[in-house]
Amino acid sequence: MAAALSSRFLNTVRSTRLASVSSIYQNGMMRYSTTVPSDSDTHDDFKPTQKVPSGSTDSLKDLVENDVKENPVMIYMKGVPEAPQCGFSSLAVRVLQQYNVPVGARNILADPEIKEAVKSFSHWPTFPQIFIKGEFIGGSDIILNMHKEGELEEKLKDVSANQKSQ
Ligand SMILES: N[C@@H](CCC(=O)N[C@@H](CS)C(=O)NCC(=O)O)C(=O)O
Ligand code: FES
Repeated sequence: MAAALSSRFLNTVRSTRLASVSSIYQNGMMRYSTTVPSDSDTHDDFKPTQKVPSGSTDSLKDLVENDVKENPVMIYMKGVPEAPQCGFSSLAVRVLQQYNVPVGARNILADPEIKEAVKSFSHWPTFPQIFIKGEFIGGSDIILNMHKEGELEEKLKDVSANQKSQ
């Protein structure tokens, strides 16, 4: 089931290195940029999100399980990394931008069924939701706090900059 799901659905996951650390620090400010022109791995991922077909609760749970297994960093958010549709999602993306790691993302506004599946998977009621190496981390408050405390750097240190998210 998981294998079938991955071929059927995973093209809806966007994966991108959100921005290079150097460009952020050179400019002395957080910059939102998802353009990675030289990265052929991510090129196709910027296609418009496809509608996830209706599925049973079980198959959508498998989908989420597969997402978080395949993507070392996975965010379920409102909007997409290059155009968040909520300040909380935007904040979480900007935090993740500080690390040169690939990030898989799904726009839960585009897929209400996925939204419900994610909530029941994590037992967390709000978005964004971030998973690292399969572990549910939390939302924007938690990720920002972990960033400030140095915990995020620790968690992400073995996530290679060149690792593919899918
Ligand atoms: N303090 C929260 C902020 C997230 C939040 O409150 N999200 C709300 C507004 S975007 C939400 O997802 N509500 C449920 C919904 O919109 O379905 C966090 O740390 O992530
Ligand atoms: S959509 Fe209104 S606070 Fe997130």
